[in-house]
Amino acid sequence: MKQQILGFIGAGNMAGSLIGGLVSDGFAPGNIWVSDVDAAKLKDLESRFGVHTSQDNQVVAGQAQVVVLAVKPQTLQTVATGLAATVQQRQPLVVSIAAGVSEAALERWLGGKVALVRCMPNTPALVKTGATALHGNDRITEEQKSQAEAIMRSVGLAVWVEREDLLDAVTALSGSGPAYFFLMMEAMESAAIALGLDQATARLLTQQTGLGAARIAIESEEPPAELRQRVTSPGGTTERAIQAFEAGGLQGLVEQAMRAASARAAELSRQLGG
Ligand SMILES: NC(=O)C1=CN([C@@H]2O[C@H](COP(=O)(O)OP(=O)(O)OC[C@H]3O[C@@H](n4cnc5c(N)ncnc54)[C@H](O)[C@@H]3O)[C@@H](O)[C@H]2O)C=CC1
Ligand SMILES: O=C(O)[C@@H]1CCC=N1
Repeated sequence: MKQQILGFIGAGNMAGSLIGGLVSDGFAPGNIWVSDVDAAKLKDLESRFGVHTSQDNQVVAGQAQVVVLAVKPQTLQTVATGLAATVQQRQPLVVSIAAGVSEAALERWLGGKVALVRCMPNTPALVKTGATALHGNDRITEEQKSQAEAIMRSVGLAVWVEREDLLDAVTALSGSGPAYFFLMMEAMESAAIALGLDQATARLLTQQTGLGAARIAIESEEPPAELRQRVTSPGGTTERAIQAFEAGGLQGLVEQAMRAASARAAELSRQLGG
């Protein structure tokens, strides 16, 4: 993998995070090529990581063994159809990180048979704590599977799902999930201010509590329900708060929200080419 040429089409936030992760994992920047229509984005990645750049997508796709499609979903059809001839001729592994664009649409746009991995990453990839789910079509080899996984693992956790449609559930969970935690943090911070704390203190304590809870959950063998019980002294303060959450139907509300997100992911896939 480390000897191969890796090409990124699109030099935005996610591409920058993935390249940063790969370079800090020891992937040679000289083996990374990036294209974008925006020269400033390319200059930035060139100066931060020492990668090669071009404003021509063909230059990148024309030499990479692995091509990562990192443009916005709405731009992907134009970009992919523009690369079809090169991809059909060279048959690289194509990795798409675009939300809501199906493997069928990608294959169609790329002119037919292609080894393809579709991923759903999330924004914590920016700080190397991303969570990505991957799904590959039946044309990928074991080596290509490892290559795609290594790219996504360079910025966090990477797991495979067995069916492509499960990426809609993943989108509702880890793709959109950071926003749910931020919403909870917003609500906790506001409530703390209402209880008399100043904003800076409320924010700091909220942030550290989120970090601490996430670390315990990751490092412990116990399920979240058990960890919650440990905070909840009988007849104490947490119990009262949990009773209020339950009375407000928090669990049902979370399920409703995630079903809505998953349905929207499926709808977007249909709108973006089926
Ligand atoms: N940001 C997020 O939370 C997540 C993003 N993704 C996916 O990652 C992909 C990239 O997202 P971001 O990096 O956030 O977007 P971004 O907007 O930062 O980057 C996209 C880049 O594509 C470039 N571009 C536009 N047209 C182009 C063309 N014809 N040829 C080459 N480059 C072109 C733009 O100049 C821009 O630099 C999207 O498909 C998105 O669905 C997936 C999960 C989470
Ligand atoms: O909100 C969205 O549609 C995208 C997909 C997952 C995170 N952001």
